[in-house]
Parts: sequence; structure tokens; C-alpha cells
Amino acid sequence: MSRSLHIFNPSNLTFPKQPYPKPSSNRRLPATTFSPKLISIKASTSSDPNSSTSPQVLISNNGTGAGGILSSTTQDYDTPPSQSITSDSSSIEVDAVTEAELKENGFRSTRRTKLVCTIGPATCGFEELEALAVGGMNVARINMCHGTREWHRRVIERVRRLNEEKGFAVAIMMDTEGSEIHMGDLGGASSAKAEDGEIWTFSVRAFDSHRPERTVNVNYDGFAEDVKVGDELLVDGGMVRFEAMEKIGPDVKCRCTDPGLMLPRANVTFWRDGSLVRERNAMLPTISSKDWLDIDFGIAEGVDFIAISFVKSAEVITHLKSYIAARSRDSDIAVIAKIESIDSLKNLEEIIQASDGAMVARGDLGAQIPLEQVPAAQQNIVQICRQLNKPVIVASQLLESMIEYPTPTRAEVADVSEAVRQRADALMLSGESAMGQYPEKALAVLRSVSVRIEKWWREEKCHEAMELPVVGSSFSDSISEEICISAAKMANNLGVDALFVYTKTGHMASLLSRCRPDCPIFAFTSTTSVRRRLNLQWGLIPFRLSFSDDMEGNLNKTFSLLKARGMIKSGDLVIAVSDILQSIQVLIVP
Ligand SMILES: Nc1ncnc2c1ncn2[C@@H]1O[C@H](COP(=O)(O)OP(=O)(O)OP(=O)(O)O)[C@@H](O)[C@H]1O
Ligand SMILES: CC(=O)C(=O)O
Ligand SMILES: [K+]
Ligand SMILES: [Mg+2]
Repeated sequence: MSRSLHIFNPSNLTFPKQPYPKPSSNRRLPATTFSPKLISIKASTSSDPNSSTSPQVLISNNGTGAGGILSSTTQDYDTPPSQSITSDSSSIEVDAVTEAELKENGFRSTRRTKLVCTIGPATCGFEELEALAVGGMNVARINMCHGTREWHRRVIERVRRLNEEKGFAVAIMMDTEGSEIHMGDLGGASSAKAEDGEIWTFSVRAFDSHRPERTVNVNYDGFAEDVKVGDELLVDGGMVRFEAMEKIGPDVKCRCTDPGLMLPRANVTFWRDGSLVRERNAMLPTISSKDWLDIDFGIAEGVDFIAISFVKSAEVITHLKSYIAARSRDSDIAVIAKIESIDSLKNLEEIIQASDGAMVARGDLGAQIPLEQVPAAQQNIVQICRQLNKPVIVASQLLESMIEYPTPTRAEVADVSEAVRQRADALMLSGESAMGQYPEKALAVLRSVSVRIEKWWREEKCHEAMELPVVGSSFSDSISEEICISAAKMANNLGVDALFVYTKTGHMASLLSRCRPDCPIFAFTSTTSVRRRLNLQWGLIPFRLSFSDDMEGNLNKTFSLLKARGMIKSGDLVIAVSDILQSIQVLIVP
């Protein structure tokens, strides 16, 4: 398939304009206090290791306020990171886009699927980044395959400034290059067109300034030795194909068999007798020496996620996690395993278990397994992630034609719909937002398709009965899981407007998200970095709020702050859980 072949381009069709107002920096309003009316169902438990009491369920209907039943306090969470807790305890932080969406469309129709945008030359400016944030970008991804560290540092700085000045909580994901084979940077050209039958030279020689015509450099020194005449070369996962004709020292002469556009640093794989050749490159380390430098850069910059390319085993993830833990004592960087190689499919469960999340990196995956196997792999990865309670991103070519055209193909819309229907946590734009002509339009398509499919799914009431195995290792963890499963079920049965979760580390929020309830989940956390990280997870609307161990006080404060901003109203029905008190509370907003 060629990137340049698009049969249908209806330029008169447009997607809906941004429904959101421009973000405002006036985000804080003073609190007023009042008591909520409370119907409480409480599973009172103690996680005190010295206590032998087993959990008991107390059901009470108490219209007088929250105080009476909220007695026991548990401390089963980790100590919260000390950094970035704002001292202003009378405020709540939520971004202007979410706030506007809640006010305009109500709780029910907020978008649950999260959106990741790869930042590149088309979107690296402050205004373009702001437009993406306004358009619903939850996570900005920087790909260390491209650009310099200085370039990436400036992008990170701008996203930070956007968060600080405009109240967004856009998280930053750094994606490593990995040590797979790729082409050089095309000497600064934005792309190179290969036509059918043309002879191109793939060379391990580095070209300083002048790149000879129809010649590309390959980054792997063993390339010319490993390739055999007759092998098939796939550029960019098969977007362009060649056949190896002749080897001359460091050069391999190849004939183009499937024409198309080659992008700088596109990946290269070679196939022999219908299967991928994994000779010496299979021995290359998952994390190269350049990747380690990039990881140090990511830690120093305090990125929220590090995505590791071409993961082969769980060990590399465990190793990286301990490296990060030793280097960055108070910031907690989540490690995302990119599933894009045959080896990662073989060790899928262990890899996902060891990681903080996964990415279905369909671009490279489709160059390593036959294309027709990619959809089944995607469904399997999404399902395992959900079962193991790890966020999952579906990535690559979701709206590929929008790199060039302002409207997607019907097939692309169907593909996005399928990922939403599978209830993946997040969808990702790659070239569409990094170097495409219509980044904001592509984001608007992801947004509108997500909202539409989610609504259809709720209307159809097609809750899949997915078995959710126990993921926690301690008894206290199991209690939290049961509470979240029950709270989500109650929320669906009672048709409540929102689930509230007060969480220090974000764990309780992720357990609720895993249940994929009908209503949105308002996640209150006291830490800015936890708030940003929760932005990757399905259905969570993360707020920053300082809260105490007194749940009655927390609820009063939250209701008054949200009411004052018009984000909830009297009579709304809410279910609240927390990692402070192991209970489920059903509340009517007073
Ligand atoms: N920082 C950047 N500078 C220049 N171009 C970029 C940058 N980031 C992305 N791009 C362009 O956008 C395209 C798509 O981006 P994407 O992040 O999906 O990378 P990729 O090279 O396809 O590889 P992978 O996602 O497997 O790491 C790239 O091929 C490149 O042309
Ligand atoms: C995202 C990515 O790395 C891929 O699809 O290959
Ligand atoms: K990468
Ligand atoms: Mg890849």
C-alpha cells in the first residue's frame, strides 16, 4: 500500500468545530461549606496489620450528614510524594477544557477514551500545543528517534508552561528509539519518493552532507552482511517495499516493488521466504547506549511516562524501573512497554505485569508479524492490560490519510471505533500530529468518534462480562479491588451521575477505571504528578485537591468547590470511595 494513493478526498466534508471555549487562567474560586445529604453503604474494614477483624458491611441511611459513620481511617497507601503539592488548600484544579465540557454536556457525555498526540515539527510551537490541549490532548508524546534533546527540552518546557499558565494537566511521554534497524535522516529532506521499478541503494556508509540520489543510509553496521540477494526489504512497516538485487561492499542495490513515500528514519526490516529475518539485530539490546542517555534526560526533565520500544522481556522493564527508582526518589515515572516485536508477543503477560502500562505499537508490529494478525494481537493486548489493571494505548496509522487530507477514510473511522469499542484507555496520533497537515482536525476526529462510540455502547448496554481477576498481592489490596468493583456495579445499577475517588497514589482511581463504569470518574488527588499520570486512564477526570483523612470534610469541600464552579448541582447522585477509608458512600449533592 502506498501513502500517496488516496481514491476519495471529499474536501467539502468538514468535522465539527471545536466545541470548547479558549482556556482561561482564572481557575480558582473560594470554598463555601455545607453538609451533604448522605445515604451510606459502608464496608468497614481495618487494614491495620495488628487487627484481626474481618471486613463487615454496614448499611445505613443517614440523612443528617456524613459524620456519624465515617470513623475508621486506614493508611494503606504509600507515602505521597512531597513535591508539587500546592499549599493553597481551599482550591481545586481542573483544566478549563474539562470544566467547559462538564458544564456544557453534563457528566454523562464526557469523553472516556484518552488521547495521546506525538509532537513533531507541525505541533511543537506554543500555540499549536495549546490548540491540541484545547482539542483534548491528554498526553504529549515525544519520540527520541527524531530531533535533538534540545528540541525535545523546548517542547517539554512549553507543555509545562501551558499546564502552569492555562491550567491543563497534559502529561509527557518520552518514547525511546530502541536499537532496531532504521534509515538515516534523508539529509534534511522531509521525505523521499520511491517509484515502482527504481533501483535504490541501501548503504551502511554515513553520508555527511551530500546524499547521492536514490541512496539511503541504514543505521545497522551488519546490514550489508546480513541481507541476502532476493530478500524483501520493508520500509516503514511495508509502506514501501524493495527486493535486494546485488551486494557491493557496504551497499545493497534494491529494486522498488511497492512504491511510496519514505520518511526520515523510517524503520527497515527484511524478510526471507515469507518470514522476518532476525539475525544479529535480534541480539541488539532493547535499551541502547543512546537510549540510556535519553532516559537520563527524561528523568532529569521529570517526564511522566517513559515508553520503551521493542521490549522483548519483562527483565528489561524491571531493570529500568529499579534504575528510575534509584535516580528519581520523589518523582514516579511510569514505564510503558511497547508491544511491537515477535518476542514481546511471546512474553506478553510477564511484560505487561512488570510494566505500568502498554502500547500496541501497530506500526512496527505490522512489520514483524503478518498484517492480518495485527487486529487479533491488538484485541488480546487490550484485554490482558485490562485484566492486569494496566493502561493500554492503541497506536499507529489510526488516521494515516489525515497526514495529507482533511477528512479520514471510512475504514480509518471504523478502526478508531473498534479501538474505542474494545475500551482501550487511549488512542494515539503519530505522523498525523507530528508532521501532518491537519493535526487539530485529526484530534477532533478521534474526539468525536470516541464520544459517539462510547455513547452508543452505553445505549446498547452491551457491558461485556469480562472476568476481572484479583491483581493485588495483599488482603488490603483485595479489599480495595472489591470495593471498586462493587462501587462501579452500584453506579451502573443506580444510574449515578459520577463516581468520586479520593486517592493519594492514584491506585484506587485506576481500579475504578478498570471496571469501565457508565458514569465518569472524578479522581481527586493532592499531587500534580499523580493527576497528570491519571490523565492516561480510561474515564478518569483528574482533579488536584488537597484533602485530609476526614472524609466528611473532603466531601463537603469538594461539593462546595464543584458547585461554585457549576460542575455539579443539587440533586446529582454520586458514589464516593477513597484509599483513606475503605467504604462506599452513596450521596445526593445537597
Ligand atoms: N521530533 C520530530 N522531529 C521531526 N519529525 C518527527 C518528530 N517526531 C515525529 N516526526 C515525524 O513523524 C513521523 C511519525 O512519528 P512517529 O513518532 O510515529 O515515528 P516513527 O518514526 O514512525 O516511529 P516509532 O513510532 O516506531 O518510533 C516520523 O516518521 C517523523 O517523520
Ligand atoms: C508507535 C510505534 O512505535 C509503532 O507503531 O511502531
Ligand atoms: K520510538
Ligand atoms: Mg515502533
